[in-house]
This record gives sequence, C-alpha cells and structure tokens, in this order.
Amino acid sequence: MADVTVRAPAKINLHLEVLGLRPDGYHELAMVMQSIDLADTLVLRSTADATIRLRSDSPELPSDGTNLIVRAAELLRSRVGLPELGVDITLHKRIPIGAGLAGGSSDGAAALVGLDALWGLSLGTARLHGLAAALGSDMPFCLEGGTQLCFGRGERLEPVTAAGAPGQAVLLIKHPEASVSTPWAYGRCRDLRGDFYLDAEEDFEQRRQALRRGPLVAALAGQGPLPHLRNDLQAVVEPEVESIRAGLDLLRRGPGVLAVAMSGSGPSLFALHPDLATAEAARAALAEPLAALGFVAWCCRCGGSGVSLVTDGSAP
Ligand SMILES: C[C@](O)(CO)[C@H](O)COP(=O)(O)OP(=O)(O)OC[C@H]1O[C@@H](n2ccc(N)nc2=O)[C@H](O)[C@@H]1O
Ligand SMILES: Nc1ncnc2c1ncn2[C@@H]1O[C@H](COP(=O)(O)OP(=O)(O)OP(=O)(O)O)[C@@H](O)[C@H]1O
Repeated sequence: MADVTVRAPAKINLHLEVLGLRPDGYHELAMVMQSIDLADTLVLRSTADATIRLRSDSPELPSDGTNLIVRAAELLRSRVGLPELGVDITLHKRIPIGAGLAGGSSDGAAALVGLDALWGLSLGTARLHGLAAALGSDMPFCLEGGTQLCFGRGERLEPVTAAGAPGQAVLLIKHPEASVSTPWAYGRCRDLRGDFYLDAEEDFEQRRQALRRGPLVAALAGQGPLPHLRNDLQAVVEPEVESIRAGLDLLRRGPGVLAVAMSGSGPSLFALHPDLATAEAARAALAEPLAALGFVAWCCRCGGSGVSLVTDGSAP
C-alpha cells in the first residue's frame, strides 16, 4: 500500500476539575477539552521485515519503545495477532514536548489510525478507542477531537456542540525552560487538596451534571458569556513556577482577550480570542514583553477534529 499520512492535533483544557482519587491511583476528572490546529504529522510506510521503526525531526524525543508512537504500534500489532507486520514511521514534530498539549498522546492516537489504514485492519471506532485508553488517559480524546466533555480518568467522552463558541482561536505561549511532569502535578494536587476530594459516585455525577448544565457549556453553544476558566492543576502548579505566573499576567493584558488559563498540567498557557485575527493582534501587541520573558508564541484556531488521515497531499 502507498504511504499513509496522519495529522495529530494538540489539545487545550477549557476546564479541568479534579474530583477525587480512584482505587486504581488515577484521579477522577471532569474536563472540557478542545482540539487546536497546531499539529504533528506522521508518515507511515509498510516494510517487509516485521520491525517497527520511528525517526523524527526532534532530537530531544526518544525513538525507541518509550515513544508513544512505537508503544501504540506494538500494542496494535500484538492485539491483532499479526507479528509479521512492519512499518517505518516518520514524525514531523511541531507540538512542543511535555507542554500539557497532549502531543505524545495525539501522536499515539495518530499511529493507531494510520496503522489501521496502512495494514487494512478496519478495527472500527470502539476497538481503536479501547486501545487508546489502554495507552493513556488523553488518547481517546485525541482520537475524537473537537470539543468534548471528558470524564473518568479522561477517557469517557461526551461531545459538546461548540458551533457558537465565543472563543474560536487561541494565543498559546510556552516558556522553553519551564517543564511540569504530569504525575508530579497530580501528586502535588493530592498533597494539597486530597482532604477535600469527593469519593462517592453520586457526588462525582453531581459535578458532571453541573459541568454539562453550567455556564461554560452554555457559552460554547453561544448561549451566554464565557465564564472564568477553571483548571485545578493550575491552582497547584502556578505558585511553584514563576514563568507561569508571569505568562498568565501577560496574556490577560492582550487586547480582545476573552479568558486565560493553563492547559492540562502545564506549562503551556493560552488566551482565548474571538478569532484568529484578534489572537494575531494580541501576539503583536505583546511581542516585546513575550520576547523579553523568553516565551515562544503560536496563534491557532480551535479545531473541529482529532487525528485524521491526510488524503489531499497537503502535509507535511
Ligand atoms: C493533565 C491532562 O493532560 C489533562 O488533560 C491529563 O489528565 C493527563 O493525561 P495523560 O498524559 O494521558 O496521562 P496518563 O499517561 O494516563 O497518566 C500519567 C500520570 O498522570 C496521573 N494521572 C493521569 C490522569 C488521571 N486522570 N489521573 C492521574 O492521576 C497519574 O500519575 C499517571 O501515572
Ligand atoms: N511522540 C511523542 N511526542 C512527545 N512526547 C512523547 C512522545 N512519546 C513519548 N513521549 C514522552 O511523553 C512525555 C510527555 O510528552 P507530551 O508532549 O505528550 O506531554 P504533555 O503535552 O504534557 O502530555 P499531556 O497533556 O497528555 O499530559 C515526554 O516525557 C516525552 O518524552
């Protein structure tokens, strides 16, 4: 079969609420996640030698069995019981690494979708979703994309209609030297807030309902103003990382900004804007202080889909 190319978009968290700690050690969450059009690209080619090979244009990224792309390919191949299948994968990395933007999870989801097509498996959405959930909490969202309520440890999805969303674009910033480990952020959350965690399923469900019926979901549907964005991990990470405090302050000063928050476990920060032109104008207005503090900045549209096969030859 000819090469298969897959687009792997990043996500931001419009809401991240930590409800409690589960018996499996993961946190029970209530989130709203949103795809953005900052994306990696994977190009996959079949090989005859039963090896899974990855190369990428990012020198910091491992290409061995610790990379989520290789882990996804190995899991898929073993689950379908076809050890003779081989693939060469080339990754064009654009999503910053360890940034709270689910770059690795989106790459893993893209590998699942790409290999399903390349190897002619036709696994279907439910099986791909199961494989994604086994690889990481954010990965099922990365498969589906768009705007979704995400519950459980992040893998239980409910689509949100965001046709009327006031924020159609983001100004996204990241400090190259800041890094936050996801397990560390959850561990810190447990240390600081663990005594207030909920533990009854009916309490979790009450919080899910509050989010489904709350002002954020209404605003996304074009029915009301955008509320303050909540990220419980931001509340524990912000006091520890100076560049996060400085970056949030800066984004709030951008002209036309609707709301500002940290994405996931950070350290990426974003400002929601009505459209790309307003986000670009804010980037231009903040160019000097952003550069002085050493931030890298991107302007992105809030996108409508998760990983997707590229069929028009437009990527990478
Ligand atoms: C911070 C977020 O990006 C928000 O979308 C996600 O919750 C993290 O998702 P992810 O990177 O796919 O996370 P995983 O690879 O499944 O888990 C990494 C680690 O994060 C912690 N973790 C993750 C998800 C969750 N619901 N509870 C947790 O406590 C656990 O320590 C886990 O060992
Ligand atoms: N294909 C990949 N791209 C990026 N990171 C990867 C990949 N595979 C494995 N990793 C590892 O995963 C870790 C987290 O990287 P990633 O860029 O996914 O972080 P993140 O955006 O914070 O994720 P999340 O938002 O899901 O918590 C890094 O330590 C990185 O080495």
